[in-house]
Amino acid sequence: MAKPVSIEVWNPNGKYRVVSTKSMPGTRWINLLIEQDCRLEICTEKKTILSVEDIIALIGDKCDGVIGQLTEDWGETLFAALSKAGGKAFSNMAVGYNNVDVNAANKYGVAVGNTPGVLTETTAELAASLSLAAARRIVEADGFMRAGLYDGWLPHLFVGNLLKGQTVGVIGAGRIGSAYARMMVEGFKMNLIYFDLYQSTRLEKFVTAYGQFLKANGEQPVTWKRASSMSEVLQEADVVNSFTYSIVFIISLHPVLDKTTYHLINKESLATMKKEAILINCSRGPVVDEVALVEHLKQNPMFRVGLDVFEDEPYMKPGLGEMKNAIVVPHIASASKWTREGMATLAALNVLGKIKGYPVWHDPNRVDPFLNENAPPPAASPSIVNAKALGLPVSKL
Ligand SMILES: NC(=O)C1=CN([C@@H]2O[C@H](COP(=O)(O)OP(=O)(O)OC[C@H]3O[C@@H](n4cnc5c(N)ncnc54)[C@H](O)[C@@H]3O)[C@@H](O)[C@H]2O)C=CC1
Ligand SMILES: O=C(O)C(=O)CO
Repeated sequence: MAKPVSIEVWNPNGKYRVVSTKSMPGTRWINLLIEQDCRLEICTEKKTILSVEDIIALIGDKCDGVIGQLTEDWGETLFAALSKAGGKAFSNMAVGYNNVDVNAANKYGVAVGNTPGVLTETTAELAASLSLAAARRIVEADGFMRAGLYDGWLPHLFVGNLLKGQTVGVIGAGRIGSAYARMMVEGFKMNLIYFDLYQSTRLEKFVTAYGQFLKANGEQPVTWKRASSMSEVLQEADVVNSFTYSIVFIISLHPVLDKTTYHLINKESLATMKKEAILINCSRGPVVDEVALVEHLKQNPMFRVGLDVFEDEPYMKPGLGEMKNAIVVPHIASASKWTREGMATLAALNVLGKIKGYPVWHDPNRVDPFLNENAPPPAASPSIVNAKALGLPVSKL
């Protein structure tokens, strides 16, 4: 028998039993569930990552839906347990769902939700923060200051790189990659090269229009290029810009994690990058071969990385934590109050929508109506990734 897991209960007499494996920010998500006759049980266990056994204990004998986290292994075992308990809905509180075996969910007829859109700008802003911190060596300089080593201004002290007029490379120009690209192009007047399986026409139009605006104002226009492969992006590092004395080349990773992007950045691809390049990863840790990265950082002290995600979270590969040319933060890219509360709302509404038999929202890229606190949300599940596979109806709104 599984060990019982501690919980907090809201609306004990609610008709539908919904479990959240973690407490989540805000109260709107709680209110939306209890107003719709749900009994909500929130896991209050102290440990950060729940095991499959813990979640099975939470699901129990009767459970209509679960809101879970990206740290959990949602595979065959959990979907079988949820289905046995009568559950028809699961939502990750995350846009990425590489921790979810969608085929297993399909097999048990369980709808799988995620939380797109609400975290796009917040995540892109963290990628931009890491880009600046790496280019200007902010973390190193902060450590130097706190260690009492600063004894006066010096011409060579923490000289970093100017971004203006340089090139930013984006791998995966979806929602977040495109938002990041726009920030770097508009904010710092960087040129753009991107690689994605699909053309990002909106992004291209944006950079073209901004380039025309700069030109009309007598400034150097920004440019864009769609690369035909990732290696074309990495090798663009060889382009020397005559405007500035230093060369910086930032590559930011924003693809989904799947078979095609696992270890996309590895020993071979790192070797093709410029020795002074900056690599940013706010996607998923396994997109980068972290062992190869540590070796590359050791061999190339001017190569810098900004990492929000790690291959074996919560751990770092040996040596990474000691590298001065690495900035590491604990998977906080979506951590703004508005975004985290919005993610909780979308996750709760994904589960509620399925329980109530609502259709699936027609456009997961436009979930704003669900986030308006002054109006009731639409009667739909905001984003169900396996809606098509399960043949779920789509909202006509
Ligand atoms: N660090 C963090 O806290 C966060 C991380 N993420 C990660 O970011 C990812 C992207 O999120 P969104 O932009 O909302 O998703 P999205 O689906 O809008 O964008 C992903 C893009 O990756 C592209 N892609 C897929 N395979 C590729 C390949 N082999 N090479 C190049 N591009 C490829 C897709 O065509 C798509 O345009 C999520 O799946 C998640 O893993 C998302 C939010 C926060
Ligand atoms: O949403 C995601 O995919 C995250 O990584 C956390 O925001």
